[in-house]
Amino acid sequence: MADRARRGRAGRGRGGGGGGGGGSGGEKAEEKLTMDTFFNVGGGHRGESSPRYRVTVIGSGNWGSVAARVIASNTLKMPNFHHDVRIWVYEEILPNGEKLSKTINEANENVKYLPGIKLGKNVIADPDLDNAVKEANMLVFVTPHQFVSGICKRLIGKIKPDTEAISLIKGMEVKTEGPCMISKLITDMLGINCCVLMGANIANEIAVEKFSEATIGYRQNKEVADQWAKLFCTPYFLVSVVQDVEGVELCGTLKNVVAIAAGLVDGMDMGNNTKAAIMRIGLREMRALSKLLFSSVKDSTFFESCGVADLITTCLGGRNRKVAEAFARSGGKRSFDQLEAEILQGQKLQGVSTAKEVYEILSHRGWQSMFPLFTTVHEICIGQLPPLAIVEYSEQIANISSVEGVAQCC
Ligand SMILES: NC(=O)c1ccc[n+]([C@@H]2O[C@H](COP(=O)([O-])OP(=O)(O)OC[C@H]3O[C@@H](n4cnc5c(N)ncnc54)[C@H](O)[C@@H]3O)[C@@H](O)[C@H]2O)c1
Ligand SMILES: O=P(O)(O)OC[C@H](O)CO
Repeated sequence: MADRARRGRAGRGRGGGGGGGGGSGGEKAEEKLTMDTFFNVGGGHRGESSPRYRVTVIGSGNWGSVAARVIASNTLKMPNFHHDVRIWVYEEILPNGEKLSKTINEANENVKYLPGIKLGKNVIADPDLDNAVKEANMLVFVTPHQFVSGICKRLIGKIKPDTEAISLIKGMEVKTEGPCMISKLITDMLGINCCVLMGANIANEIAVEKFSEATIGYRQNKEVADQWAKLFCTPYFLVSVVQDVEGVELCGTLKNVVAIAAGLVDGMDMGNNTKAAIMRIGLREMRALSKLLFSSVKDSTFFESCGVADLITTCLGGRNRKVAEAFARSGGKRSFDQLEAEILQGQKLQGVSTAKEVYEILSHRGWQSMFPLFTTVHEICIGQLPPLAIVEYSEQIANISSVEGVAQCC
């Protein structure tokens, strides 16, 4: 089961508690943070008086902006952290001719991706990626997944050697050798350890401090994961840690495909029972595929915030659901690209490209018939099947997704 970091209502406390486990003989990159860290009231690391840790958030979309706001509210209270949190901005010119980064710094608000919310005076927008990371030793990656590889290429040789990373990105890449989760891509390209944070986290709700939970997945070093949890935890945002980095990341990634299916059902006014059936079937396929890809994935992870809770919130209120609903209402005549641009105004969908990536994995391994929901979503997205296929195929989908079906594979 997950360990909940000591924070929030139940003892938002000091002391590097938690500890134990992990680490010995683990990956080199995971040895970097020690327990004399975040809540060290006495000051800096090993008796130093100046703060040791400096956080940069890479990505300033909807969730990136909220994540920076949450972190910045905490660095102000942590003596061994630099108060300022830099956020790398993919520069854009706003309709008034101003640069987005300049406006964020002047208004203390991301007027394009998170309008109406003050980020905190200690959030500093920086359009220069090299400059944004050069002093940082804690990097939070939170861009749409399709841009990560390009960003990492630009970061090679630019980051400090003792850097720790965490990815909030829901997505994966598919390489010739198979799927590559984003945290692995970051580790491989930059040689740094990377945890993940996923959960039922619709950014706009966390921005107004409505209660939410999240799950951090780590590979070996629990101390590092606990420290990340403390950096993110607030009374309205509770974070648990689990030793299942792939499980957590696959939950966050695959639920976006199920969200597309849920949106299609909404767009055809199929009702709540159908949507619940799609969510059940989707959860089963998420679990089955995750366990086929990584035998280490734990069943218990699917009961954390990153699992069933994220699936529910995404299928009720997410952007993937919303755009898929519009797609179905258009009878499949308008493309996802068109609808994404029109409805999301610059924000990005992850579900359509993830469905394609999942399809590539399934077709490469001959697994399509074992994952009819994932397969059907992709075929609808590319116009090969009509939106109605999501329910026309439901009998087949439900049968194969029963206990006797797909679950047999794991
Ligand atoms: N928004 C949410 O509620 C939410 C919640 C949890 C997780 N996530 C995940 O967080 C990740 C980031 O999503 P988001 O909501 O912060 O972003 P977003 O969809 O709101 O915004 C898109 C971002 O991409 C940037 N961008 C556009 N073109 C780019 C390019 N060529 N190179 C680099 N950046 C470019 C834009 O400037 C903008 O910052 C995604 O993986 C998403 O699934 C989002
Ligand atoms: O709006 P979506 O569909 O990208 O989902 C947002 C988050 O992932 C929900 O946790």
